[in-house]
Amino acid sequence: MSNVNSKPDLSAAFATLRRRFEQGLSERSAKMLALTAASDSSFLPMLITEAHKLAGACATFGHAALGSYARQIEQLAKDIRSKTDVERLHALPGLRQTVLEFDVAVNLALLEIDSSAAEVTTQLHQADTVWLLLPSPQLTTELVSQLQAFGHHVECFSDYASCLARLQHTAPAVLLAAANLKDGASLFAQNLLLQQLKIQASRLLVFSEKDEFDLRIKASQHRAEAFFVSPLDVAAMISTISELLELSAKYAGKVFIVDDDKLLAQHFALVLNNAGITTQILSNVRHIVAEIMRFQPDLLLMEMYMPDYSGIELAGLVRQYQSLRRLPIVFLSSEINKTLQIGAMALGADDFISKPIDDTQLVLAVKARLKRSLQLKNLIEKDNLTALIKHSAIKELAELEFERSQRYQHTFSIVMLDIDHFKAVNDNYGHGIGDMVITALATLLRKRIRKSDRAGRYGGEEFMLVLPECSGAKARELTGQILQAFRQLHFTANGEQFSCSYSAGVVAYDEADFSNAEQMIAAADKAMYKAKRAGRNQVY
Ligand SMILES: Nc1nc2c(ncn2[C@@H]2O[C@H](COP(=O)(O)OP(=O)(O)OP(=O)(O)O)[C@@H](O)[C@H]2O)c(=O)[nH]1
Repeated sequence: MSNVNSKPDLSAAFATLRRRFEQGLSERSAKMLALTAASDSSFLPMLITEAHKLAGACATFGHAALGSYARQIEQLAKDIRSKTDVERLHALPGLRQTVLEFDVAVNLALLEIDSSAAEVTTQLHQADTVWLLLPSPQLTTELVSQLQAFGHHVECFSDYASCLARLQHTAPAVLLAAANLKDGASLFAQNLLLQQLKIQASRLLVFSEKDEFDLRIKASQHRAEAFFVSPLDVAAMISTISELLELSAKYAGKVFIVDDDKLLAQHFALVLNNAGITTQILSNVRHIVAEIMRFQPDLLLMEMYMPDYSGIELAGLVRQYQSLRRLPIVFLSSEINKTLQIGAMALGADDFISKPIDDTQLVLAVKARLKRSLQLKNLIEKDNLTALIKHSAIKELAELEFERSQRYQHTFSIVMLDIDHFKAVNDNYGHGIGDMVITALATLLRKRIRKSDRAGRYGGEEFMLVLPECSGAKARELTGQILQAFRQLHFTANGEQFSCSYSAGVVAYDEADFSNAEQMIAAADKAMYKAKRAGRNQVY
C-alpha cells in the first residue's frame, strides 16, 4: 500500500530528468548533423521527425531558445521537402549550416550548464588530490614519486571498479585514467564513473597507448582536459596537473565594468561579486586606460551605447595600448542586428551579451567567457614545462609595472635568478631530471610569492620575478629566503641525492634613474652575474 503522507520530492525528480535529457542532447544534435552530411535529400523525413521531437523536449526541459532553433530546422526541412529535386539540392547546404549552428548552440549551452554545475559542487572534491588509474605499475610508481615531490596527495587504482567504489566516499581534484586497461576494459564504457566525476567537478585527464581519433573524440565528449599518448611526457603531464590544480583553486577572474548607468553597473558588479568574480566599475572615462592598467582585469564588460563616447570608440582607444591588446572586450547590448555586431567585432569587440539578461544568465554568460579567456591566456602566456609566464609575457608585465610605478610613484622590484651549475645536473643525471629541477623551482617560486607578484621563465634555467610595491631590500630578503628553501629540496637520481642553488640579482625602481623596464631588467641581469662571479648561491 502506498503511503499517502509521504510526498515525493518532485523538484529533485524533475532535476534528474532534466539532467538526463541534457546528457543526451549533444549526441542527438550530432546525429542530426551527421544526417545532413548525405549528398541526397533522403534524410529529410528522419531529420524532420528528430527536430520535431527535440523542439518539444527542449521547451519542456527549460531550453526555450534551443527549442525554437529546433523548430526552425523542422520548418526549413519541411519547406525543402516540398521543393523540386533541383531546388532541393541548392537548399541543402543552407539546411546543413542551420543544423551546424544548432549543434554549436547546444554545446555552448551544455558548457554553461557544466560550469554552473561545477560552481555548485567544487567543494566536493579534495583539493590537491590526484588519482592515477594506469595499466603500468612502473609508470604509476614514477608518477607517484614526482607528484609527491610537488606536494600533491596521490592515490592509485588498478581497475575502474575500485575507483568507482572510492568515488562513493571522496573525489580527486584530478583523475589521470587510462583509456583502456590490459583486461580490455574501456574507460568510456564506465558511465557511472564518468558521471560521478562530473558531479564532483573532478578534472579528467586521459592516457592512451594509442593515438586514435575515436578515443580522442570520446575524451572530448567527456570533457577531458588533456589527452596524453604513450610514451608519457611526464613533465608536460605534471605541468598540466599543477595548472589544473591552480585553476580549481578558485580564481574566478576579474571583470572591469564600463556603463554610464551607474546603478546598472553597480547591480552587475554585485551579481558578479556574488559569484566570486572580482569587479571594478569605471569611475572616470578620461582615466579608463589608467584604471584598467591598475586593476588588470581578465575581461572588459562594456555597454555598447553610451551618450558621450560609444563602447566601440572606447574599445578602439583601449586597443591602442600594446599591453591591453589581448584584453577580451565583451559588449552588453540590446543590439540584435547581427551586421552591426559583426562591424563592432571588426573594431575590437570579442563578443556580445544581449540585454535584457537576468542575473543567473549574466553570471553564466560572463563565466563562460572568462573561462575561455583564462584558458586562452594560459595557452599564450604560460610556459609548457613550468606553467610560469613565458619570456615575452613576463617582459610585458614588467613594462606594465614600470608604467604604473611612473604614474603612481610607487616602487617595484625585478629579480633575475639563474640555477647554478645547471649544465652539470643535465650531464650527470640526464635532461629529464634537469627538467624536474626547473619545475621544482618554478613551483617553489609560485608558492612563495604574493598573489599580486608575477614569476616568469625568462630562459632555460633563468627566471624573472616582478614584485609590485616591493622595495629592493624586501625583494632581496624574499629572494634569499626562497634560495634557502630551494637548497633544502632534495632530488634523487641514479640512486644519489643532490640539491641545487641559484644566484640572483635584484633591482628596484627607485634605486636608479631608470627610463624603462628594459633598463631595469638589464641591471638585474648584471647584478645576477655579479652574484655568479662572487661564488654563486647568493643574492645581489
Ligand atoms: N633540462 C633542461 N636543461 C635546460 C633547459 N634549458 C636550458 N637547459 C640547459 O641549461 C644549461 C645551462 O648551462 P650554462 O649556461 O652553461 O650554465 P650553468 O651550468 O648553469 O652554470 P652557471 O649559470 O654559470 O652557474 C645548458 O646545458 C642548457 O642546455 C631545459 O628546459 N631543460
